[in-house]
Amino acid sequence: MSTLALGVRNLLLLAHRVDRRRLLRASAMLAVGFLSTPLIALCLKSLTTAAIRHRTGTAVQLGLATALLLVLELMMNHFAHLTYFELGDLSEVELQNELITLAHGSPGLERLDTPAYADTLALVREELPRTRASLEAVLQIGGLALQMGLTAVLLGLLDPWLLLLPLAGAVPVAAGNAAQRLVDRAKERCAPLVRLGHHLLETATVHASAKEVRLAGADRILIDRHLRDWERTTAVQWRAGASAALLRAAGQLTFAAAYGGAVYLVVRQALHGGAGLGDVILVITLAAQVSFQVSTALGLLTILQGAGRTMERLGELRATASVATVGAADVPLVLSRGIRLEQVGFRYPDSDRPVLDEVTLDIPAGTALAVVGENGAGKSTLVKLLCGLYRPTTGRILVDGVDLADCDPAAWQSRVSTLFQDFVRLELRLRDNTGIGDLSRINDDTALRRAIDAAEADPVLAQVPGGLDGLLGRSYGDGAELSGGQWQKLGLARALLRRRPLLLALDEPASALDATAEHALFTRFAGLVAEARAETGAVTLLVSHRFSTVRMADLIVVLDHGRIAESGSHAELVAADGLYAELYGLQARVYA
Ligand SMILES: Nc1ncnc2c1ncn2[C@@H]1O[C@H](COP(=O)(O)OP(=O)(O)OP(=O)(O)O)[C@@H](O)[C@H]1O
Repeated sequence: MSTLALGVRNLLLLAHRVDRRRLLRASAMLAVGFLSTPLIALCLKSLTTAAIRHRTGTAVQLGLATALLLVLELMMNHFAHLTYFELGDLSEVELQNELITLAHGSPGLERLDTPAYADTLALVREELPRTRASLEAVLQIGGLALQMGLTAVLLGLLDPWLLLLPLAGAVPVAAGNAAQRLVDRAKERCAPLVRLGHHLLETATVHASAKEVRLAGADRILIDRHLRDWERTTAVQWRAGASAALLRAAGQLTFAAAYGGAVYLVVRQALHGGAGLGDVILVITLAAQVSFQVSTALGLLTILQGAGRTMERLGELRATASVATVGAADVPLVLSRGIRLEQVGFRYPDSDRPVLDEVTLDIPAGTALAVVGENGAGKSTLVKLLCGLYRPTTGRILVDGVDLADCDPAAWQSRVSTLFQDFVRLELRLRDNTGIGDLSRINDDTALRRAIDAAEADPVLAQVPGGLDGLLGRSYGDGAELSGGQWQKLGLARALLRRRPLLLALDEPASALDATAEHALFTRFAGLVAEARAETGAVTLLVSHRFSTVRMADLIVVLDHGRIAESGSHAELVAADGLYAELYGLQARVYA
């Protein structure tokens, strides 16, 4: 199926699914409006003939009919617009929901890290706001097809040669399609640079990053880089645009020649007595309408070609989502043996550099594990693998002897509580921000308050006007602005809301906290570890650069370039006098 046909078909199916009645009503109104236009030409022909023959009564009736048709032509389009306006918005929301589902349609995050997938996703996201205009174009093109059909019949009845006029209209349409393909291909080639441009613009203008940019005086660098990238994308798109404009102009010139020929033909017939003045009026009016129809069709087809590309891209996203297979092994209710990593290796998609390499580690049930290592050593990646967000490239992760790859990732993830280093700042109600940690408890005020207390975030709750139902952040509304540490405490509350986790993973949970808050957090943390251990034999994993905290763990793992350099208790590692002892000694000396 061609791109264009795919766009039309999918948009119609979507609108039909969203609101069949509105679709039918809008289509009927548009059909009446569009068919009125060639009928006006027919009335004008008869009106001219009646006037020449001095048939006043008939001429008046035809004048009234022409006026009525003119009203229908103008009003029907207007009323149809009111009807399909909402239909377009509903269709857009439906596609947005599907896009969100697709982005989360695979068990892991690998697809989101694949550049080609990320590009397609970004393009569809950018194009979705055009759904309403695309649906409007589908309905208009349907009405236009009826109009062009009636115009062709009227012209053909007058002289079959005049049928060449609508046919000539197909030339600019074909040229327009080819031109649009050129533009689309250029756009796809530029997609990564355009995304970079948006990122640079956001970095320079968004409140969170603007202050660093200002202080560093980096705005000039960002502007230069932005300009350079835009110049490169503009050059590619300008070349494609110029070729497309030439193609379109060639098509339109062909039609202009056919238009001149049609008028010449009927005027010549009139001069030789083969046609009346009414016929000349009919052809001139219809030929002008054909010209308008063709240019309208060109505009609409351009929109539909774009909509077709969006549907193709959506199809690509759907295709990758459907290949994911989900394991059927049960996730244990409680941990009795623990978690074992066997020769685990990992590379991010489209990267040939291993981030983790031959990591073998036994984490007995109930262990408080700390992972330390230099920046980029692979600590956060290890957390993400343990959360089932990525599958190991080699080796396996066993939970009480069950391979995580054989389990449904969603089932495992429902037993995992995590605070990521780059935790989300959800600018909704405080209830939502914390409640997404365990959606079944989003309206359980007691559970929410308990998690907030456990994360030492009760002062934040007290500060937010409206409490649990108060809005956070200023990006979309007049919510409470929180400090970095306050956001982090709420992130921790989110992680602590989940009941009976088997894995509680905290990646740098105190990076934004002050010393008092950090101390309070880790005093609580020891209690949490004991609680989780007693309840489910859960493993608690802490990633931290602060050795004063790390030393409390039962088992400490030192990662170095994706490999385990050392592991053991604090006392064992200090006694071993290796990398851990060196890093610990460095920090201890600084504090001393
Ligand atoms: N989504 C990704 N795609 C490709 N490479 C990635 C991705 N995330 C991380 N990496 C790479 O993996 C390596 C390990 O990153 P990771 O975040 O696991 O390190 P880390 O030990 O947690 O570092 P830090 O202490 O700075 O938080 C880094 O070199 C990083 O560039």
